[in-house]
Amino acid sequence: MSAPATARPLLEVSGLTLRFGGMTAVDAVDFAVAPGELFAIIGPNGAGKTSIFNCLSGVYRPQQGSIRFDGEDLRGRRPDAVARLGIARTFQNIELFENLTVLDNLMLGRHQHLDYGPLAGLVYAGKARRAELTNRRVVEEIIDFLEIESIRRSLVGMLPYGLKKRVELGRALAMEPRLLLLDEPVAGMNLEETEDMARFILDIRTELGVTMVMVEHDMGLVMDIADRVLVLDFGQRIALGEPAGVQRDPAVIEAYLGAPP
Ligand SMILES: Nc1ncnc2c1ncn2[C@@H]1O[C@H](COP(=O)(O)OP(=O)(O)OP(=O)(O)O)[C@@H](O)[C@H]1O
Repeated sequence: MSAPATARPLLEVSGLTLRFGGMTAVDAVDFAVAPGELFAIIGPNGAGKTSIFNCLSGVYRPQQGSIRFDGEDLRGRRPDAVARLGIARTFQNIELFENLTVLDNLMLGRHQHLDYGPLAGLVYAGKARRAELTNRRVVEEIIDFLEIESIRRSLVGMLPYGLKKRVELGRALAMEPRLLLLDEPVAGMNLEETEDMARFILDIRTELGVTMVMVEHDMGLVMDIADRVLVLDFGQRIALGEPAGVQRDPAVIEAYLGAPP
């Protein structure tokens, strides 16, 4: 189900350009994501997908263009400031604390919500305690939602890959984001793990109402679950639309299969 076209976009990217020396990784790219939408970015290797994610999350500073999130300009904001605005992300290579439990990793995901420092926490013990209880409640809801009760006390380093990816998703959800950036959420997963992850992504949208932008190479997954797809090639937008139309687009076919002989 597509989000209504009339809704004001939650994310608006226009003329986004990122260069590394003389190489243009992202070339004047425009797109907008509506509230509640599940938006995918695809393209061959080196097309600029991760570079766009890094611009959105404040890791890279684009030379040109604008990124607006709920009307706020994201340019020049550092990753922690972007996160505080309500944008969470998962990574291609899982970034969790392997020597901590699942529960502790999720609690660390709540740190964006702490509104007191460690010293203030001593002085305002009541406030700190209330915040801790809220954090705990949110984390318990996420554990329940992602069906990971049985591993809550397990060390992340001991978990199979598919479950680690699920815990990483949980860590991002612990921030209660308004926008979730998923960087290759099913990379390296087997079929069963991919199906589980697809179900959780769809549930995040319908049950939690979180808007998502997903970079993914698994074309079957993208075509199955995305509302709209942006296709990049050599940093440029070559198509944007609903999965069925994008799949038939000659420019997209050519980008993936190479120019016809
Ligand atoms: N830090 C960097 N320094 C120099 N060039 C970079 C840097 N990061 C990315 N690039 C280049 O920018 C282009 C786009 O890379 P990017 O990683 O965004 O592509 P991608 O679509 O995510 O690729 P993949 O599917 O392989 O992850 C590539 O040519 C890449 O080599």
